[in-house]
Amino acid sequence: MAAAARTVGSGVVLPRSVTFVTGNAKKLEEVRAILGQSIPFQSLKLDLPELQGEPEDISKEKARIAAKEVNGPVLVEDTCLCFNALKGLPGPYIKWFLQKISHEGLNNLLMAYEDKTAYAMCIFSLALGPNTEPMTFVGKTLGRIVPARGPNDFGWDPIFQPHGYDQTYAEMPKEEKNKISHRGKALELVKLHFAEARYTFQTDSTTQN
Ligand SMILES: O=c1[nH]c(=O)c2ncn([C@@H]3O[C@H](COP(=O)(O)OP(=O)(O)OP(=O)(O)O)[C@@H](O)[C@H]3O)c2[nH]1
Ligand SMILES: [Mg+2]
Repeated sequence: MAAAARTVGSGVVLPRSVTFVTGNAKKLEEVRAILGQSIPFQSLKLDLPELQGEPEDISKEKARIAAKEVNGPVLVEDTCLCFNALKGLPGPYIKWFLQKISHEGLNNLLMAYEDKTAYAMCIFSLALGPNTEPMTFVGKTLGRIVPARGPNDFGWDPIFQPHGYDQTYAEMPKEEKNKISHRGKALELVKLHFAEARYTFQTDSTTQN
């Protein structure tokens, strides 16, 4: 079945609601909490292949692949943790650094530098269909890298302390993190876009979010 976005009058009609594609259950949990009922979406658990390169290109390419898989409108995101002393690395490769050297190793990477500042960045990409160029929405939160504190249930949350806070992301109540997080900020822009674009959906499929 064709899955192209089309324009009717002044609005864009999408063949169905947007599918948020991720292999990461914790991301999905936060996206659900932040979006609430503001944007109708369903989710699909898929570990998409990822390019090497600049964060925005990685995120956009994930969206292109996801839109082909789903054959419809998709939302994906790619998350980076960037150390200023390392000129933005590990950046999009944080997943592999975390898996291999964990929290202590990430702290040790900065041992030779006085500058422990870092930023968390989320780039959402929205592709309206398999043949549409993705749009991107970027959220950044500044902070610094500290020895791990707090529950260890999501990635590098225990070693990231946002500027202006005494707590790491992991120590904060979830709602507090979502209010100031890289993901929360990027999703505010996604929400704004949906509010302005006023998409309508051809089939009002039941949302699974
Ligand atoms: O402490 C954290 N707080 C966060 O807010 C957060 N967001 C993402 N991550 C982790 O950073 C890497 C990103 O890689 P990533 O964007 O490729 O994600 P992923 O491969 O897990 O999922 P996806 O690509 O299927 O969506 C992965 O290790 C994620 O677990 C976070 N860790
Ligand atoms: Mg990934």
